[in-house]
Amino acid sequence: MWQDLFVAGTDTTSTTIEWAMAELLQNPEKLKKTRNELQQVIKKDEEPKDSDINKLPYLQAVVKETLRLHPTAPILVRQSRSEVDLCGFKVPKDTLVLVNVWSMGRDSSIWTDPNLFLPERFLESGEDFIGEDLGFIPFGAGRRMCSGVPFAHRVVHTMLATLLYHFDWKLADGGKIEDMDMTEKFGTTLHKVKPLMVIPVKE
Ligand code: HEM
Repeated sequence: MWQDLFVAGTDTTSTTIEWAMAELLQNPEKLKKTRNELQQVIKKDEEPKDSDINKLPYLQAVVKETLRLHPTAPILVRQSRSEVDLCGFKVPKDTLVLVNVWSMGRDSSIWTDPNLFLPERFLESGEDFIGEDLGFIPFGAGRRMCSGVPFAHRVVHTMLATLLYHFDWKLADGGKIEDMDMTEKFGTTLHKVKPLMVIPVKE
């Protein structure tokens, strides 16, 4: 069981942090907004703590927007236990059903400007990833939904807050942000084809 938790919890969490950093670097005004919020909420000489997360709505919106565009588990797998009628389609018993969470996140019938990184959309809608808003299920939904959500929530937000509160960031190869390669590699986990290589800049 510990091995299962380790496998399910490490790659997903680190990949989400990597995508969030990549999106913020590509969108400098969103990065600035996230850092400003952190600087207002976190007291000088203190480290971001999980009890601060509730006071950081913009950071929470950044994480949601990252998971919408780059859900680390892009495809969910289910098997029908009986024959069902799904939106007019007959699904026979024992059919393997693949739920494409990635394409749901980019569906223009659900999201305005689906390919843009706009954390603000979540400030307005208040949508959450707890499996109730079925257009946005990066942690799955139903009884097999991710059981690590509370832990993932703490780790992703506090890690990002720590990285962004203390430092500004620049690309390690000195390249231009506009030329950053954001290509996704599909697999059990949705990785960046080119891992993000960045250098912290202390202000
Ligand atoms: C950002 C981080 C994470 C994401 C995006 C994520 C996403 C997911 C998804 C999509 C599923 C499948 C849900 C379904 O089929 O409906 C899942 C399952 C699972 N996750 Fe996570 N996860 C994350 C972090 C974690 C962490 C930190 C842990 C544990 C410490 C964890 C433990 C599990 C376990 C045990 C399952 C299997 C649940 C079951 O089959 O009943 N996950 N996760």
